[in-house]
Amino acid sequence: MGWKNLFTQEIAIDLGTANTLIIYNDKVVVDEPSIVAQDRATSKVIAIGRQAQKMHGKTHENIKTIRPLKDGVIADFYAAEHMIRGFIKMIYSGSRVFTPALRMVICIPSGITEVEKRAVKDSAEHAGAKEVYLIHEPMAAAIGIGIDVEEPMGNMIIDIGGGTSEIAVIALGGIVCDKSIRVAGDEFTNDIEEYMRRQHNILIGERTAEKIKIEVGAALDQLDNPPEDYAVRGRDLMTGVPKEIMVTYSEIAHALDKSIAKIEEAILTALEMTPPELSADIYKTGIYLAGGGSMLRGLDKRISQKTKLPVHIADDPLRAVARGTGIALKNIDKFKFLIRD
Ligand SMILES: Nc1ncnc2c1ncn2[C@@H]1O[C@H](COP(=O)(O)OP(=O)(O)OP(=O)(O)O)[C@@H](O)[C@H]1O
Repeated sequence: MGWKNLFTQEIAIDLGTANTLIIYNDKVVVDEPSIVAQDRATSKVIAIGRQAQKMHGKTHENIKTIRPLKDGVIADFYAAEHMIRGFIKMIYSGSRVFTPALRMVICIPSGITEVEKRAVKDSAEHAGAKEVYLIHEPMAAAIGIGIDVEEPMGNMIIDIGGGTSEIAVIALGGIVCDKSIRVAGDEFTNDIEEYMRRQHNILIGERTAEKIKIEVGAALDQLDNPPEDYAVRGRDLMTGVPKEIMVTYSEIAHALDKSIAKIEEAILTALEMTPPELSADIYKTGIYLAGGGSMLRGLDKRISQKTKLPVHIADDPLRAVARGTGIALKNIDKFKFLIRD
């Protein structure tokens, strides 16, 4: 290990609305939900990540759980800073006497404003970063998928995360056109909560709704490999008593239909904005999907039916952006599209 490595360490952060991943020495060393538990009276952060998630929806009046990011951007600066600091500490887990200077690459949604960008940089700097580079999420996803982003070839990437769906056409190391909408996995979860309340008179929490989405969520009401019906437990709105009901994937497909239609609409808009030479490339290569939301059953097929284009889901879609951010970290000098200031 050289002196440079001893005093400066490089990490890549996929700071997401739902999950935060940190890559250090080419490995994912942190993969935790982006959530913080705070003492209401003292504002002290008492838990972060998985530990805080266990408390989510089950807290008493002295504790609150916060998701510091909303729609892909920092909504609570104090909580975000503590969360980043805590996750960075997990890398060293007490094995170091001093904290090294940190060089970080962090990904950001492509539709982010200057103020929102500043908030990410400031949080990282307060958490110990000396040098911060930002990369747009679809670019990171493309790199993580294994696409040569610097080639004179158009590729369409759709990153469906927790807070945002980012649709981008990438060529020659840049984003040629993009469309970012604040409809993604979290909105699907809300739709399910709302549907269960309206349709079945049952009140469920966010964690249960997310579980339903993962176990029986679907984008189409007819699937080739349908999941089994799922038992949902919650509170009966009429009687106030806990109850259990069975839900089918077709019902969930119905509940998610409107949100998925919004994503489809955004994809069509992005395709319309694409310059013709790049359209020709995309016709050949198809569309690449990444992000946890892309794991919804049948979503690739539904997008393919709508666009008449082949759709490919990234390997390990939840980690594609982090992988790409990690590769960007190793190419800081080469990748001109990283944002420095
Ligand atoms: N098997 C699955 N089926 C459907 N959705 C899933 C599945 N697994 C995870 N998700 C959803 O994926 C979303 C998280 O994805 P991801 O980690 O890519 O987002 P993020 O990077 O945190 O968010 P953003 O990019 O918007 O900031 C959550 O809404 C989660 O519920």
